[in-house]
Amino acid sequence: MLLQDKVVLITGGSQGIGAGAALGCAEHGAHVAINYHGNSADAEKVVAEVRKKGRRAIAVKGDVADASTATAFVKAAVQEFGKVDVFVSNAGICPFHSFLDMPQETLERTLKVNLHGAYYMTQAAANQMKDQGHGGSIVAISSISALVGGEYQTHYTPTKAGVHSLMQSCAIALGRYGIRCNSVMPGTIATSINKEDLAQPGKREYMEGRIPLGRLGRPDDVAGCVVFLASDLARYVTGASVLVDGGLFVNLQ
Ligand SMILES: NC(=O)C1=CN([C@@H]2O[C@H](COP(=O)(O)OP(=O)(O)OC[C@H]3O[C@@H](n4cnc5c(N)ncnc54)[C@H](OP(=O)(O)O)[C@@H]3O)[C@@H](O)[C@H]2O)C=CC1
Ligand SMILES: C[C@H](O)[C@@H]1OC(=O)[C@H](O)[C@@H]1O
Repeated sequence: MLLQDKVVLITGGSQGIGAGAALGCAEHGAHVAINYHGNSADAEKVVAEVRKKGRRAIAVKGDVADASTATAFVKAAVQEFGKVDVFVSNAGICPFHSFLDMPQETLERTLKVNLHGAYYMTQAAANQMKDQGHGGSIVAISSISALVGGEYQTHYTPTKAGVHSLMQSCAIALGRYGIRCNSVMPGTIATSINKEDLAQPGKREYMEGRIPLGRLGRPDDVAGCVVFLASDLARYVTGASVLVDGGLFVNLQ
């Protein structure tokens, strides 16, 4: 048990990587608060699964693009559990679109959810950890896309580079409080964010062929790394990033 009785907050915890992280943390003994945007049914399923593991859980609805969601989420978690030990900034969107005709509203919404949302949430969680006075761990779900481009992701990849950079700067700003900040960079993980993209003829097979481990990732592949960075095993790790991509990044030819 790497997170026994720790309180873990996760944005975008109703499905995909966030849900995987919630279950992974619960399996290691944590109580979990998840934020989600609109999918109450799936959020409640995650809460039920965590409770089945004998851990406590709550789900709090809110749009991370709105700064007030961050303080409300942290407040709700503290009311329920009394503290925040770990914060996982995960909520994100990737509406695939070509560059030359990118709608302004798609660009702005992606920046607001992925980058502003991560900023507000990290700030709210960090203030709570600082006030508690016993440190903490912040893990942001960045992406392999922080390091490489995507033709239909020109609005998205800068947000993932931004989230990675946010963790590096926060590692410096928060180190004096014993708060560690790291990012996880998943490769292609099969979730609803890329269901349509991977359904294009040949796309899934092409991606699988590029991955040395021979398969797309699953949310629980990412959860293991989140648990490690959240835990005391990573007590001297801050400002770091870990690729969880089956080897995709290093596979040039
Ligand atoms: N899948 C992949 O290949 C990769 C994903 N990532 C990153 O992982 C993160 C999670 O993605 P993934 O699990 O794949 O995506 P999913 O679409 O499966 O899940 C997205 C989650 O984010 C929530 N969410 C979306 N918008 C908001 C918002 N405005 N406010 C609050 N919550 C929101 C959703 O809530 P609801 O269900 O209520 O809509 C859902 O819980 C993202 O940051 C993504 O960039 C990084 C690398 C690879
Ligand atoms: C949504 C994409 O399939 C996924 O998102 C990322 O961040 C990865 O780089 C993949 O492109």
